[in-house]
Amino acid sequence: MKLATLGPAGTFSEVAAGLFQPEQNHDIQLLDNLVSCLASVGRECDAAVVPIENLTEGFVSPVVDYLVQRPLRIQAEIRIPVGFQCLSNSTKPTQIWAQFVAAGQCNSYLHKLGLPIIHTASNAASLQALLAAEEASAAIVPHHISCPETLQILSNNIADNPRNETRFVVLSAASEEPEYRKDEHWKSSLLLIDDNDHPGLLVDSLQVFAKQQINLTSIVSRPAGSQFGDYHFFIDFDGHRSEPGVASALEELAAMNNIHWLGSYPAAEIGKQ
Ligand SMILES: O=C(O)C(=O)C[C@]1(C(=O)O)C=C[C@@H](O)C=C1
Repeated sequence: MKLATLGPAGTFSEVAAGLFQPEQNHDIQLLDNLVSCLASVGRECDAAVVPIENLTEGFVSPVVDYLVQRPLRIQAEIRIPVGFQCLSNSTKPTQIWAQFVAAGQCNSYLHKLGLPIIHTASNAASLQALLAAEEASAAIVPHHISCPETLQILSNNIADNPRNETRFVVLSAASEEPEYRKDEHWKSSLLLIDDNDHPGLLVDSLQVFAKQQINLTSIVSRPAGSQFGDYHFFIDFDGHRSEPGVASALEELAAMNNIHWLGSYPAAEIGKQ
């Protein structure tokens, strides 16, 4: 299978992609940005492995927003620990490269450093920019990358949260879902599309889950972009769609709202698929 993920080599996304069905030796394609990874699904690639949520920074908005436009199917989730170091080509850098999500996970370090931040599309791109730099510069780089000889480590363990972790999803265009095994812990995800705003839209929908004793694991709103006050909701919950409580909840929800079904998949443990 051809798996698209965020490159260049060295990203956390590449680490996560390597943990998906490692015995099957998938062909991992490293692309320049998250939207290219998502857009390649069902075209040049069979699936994409993309970050969806970070323990401290929350949801990765370009991924959630893409799913509103094109509801791909979640086949699996992968959780990995995420740590950072600051590398530099000088003891007195004047600027720092940081990936846009990573910067939000190293806020207090960046604040103390007080340097102008140049955002990049990936952590490996930050390192590449530093390696090519002529001016005194620094970059936030994943902890698993060894410091190249021409650089020095300015600081280690710079993430705000020492237990920092990111959750990735494997997305495909296929409608099949992983085979249901009763004794596993399953999760499911859907998008509630706000195209019929009315009082009680959210509370009525949440009550459907409560009535069936379904535990929600996350709920995040994204602006619909039409007018202030219109939001889509990305909802994760425990359970598989073939379980009777989940099946009735989905039926009831679909009768009330426009739902994009995103799939049922085994809940991940950290560092394993
Ligand atoms: O740049 C990388 O290394 C990535 O894989 C992307 C990404 C993300 O966008 O969330 C993945 C994990 C970390 O949360 C920081 C960056």
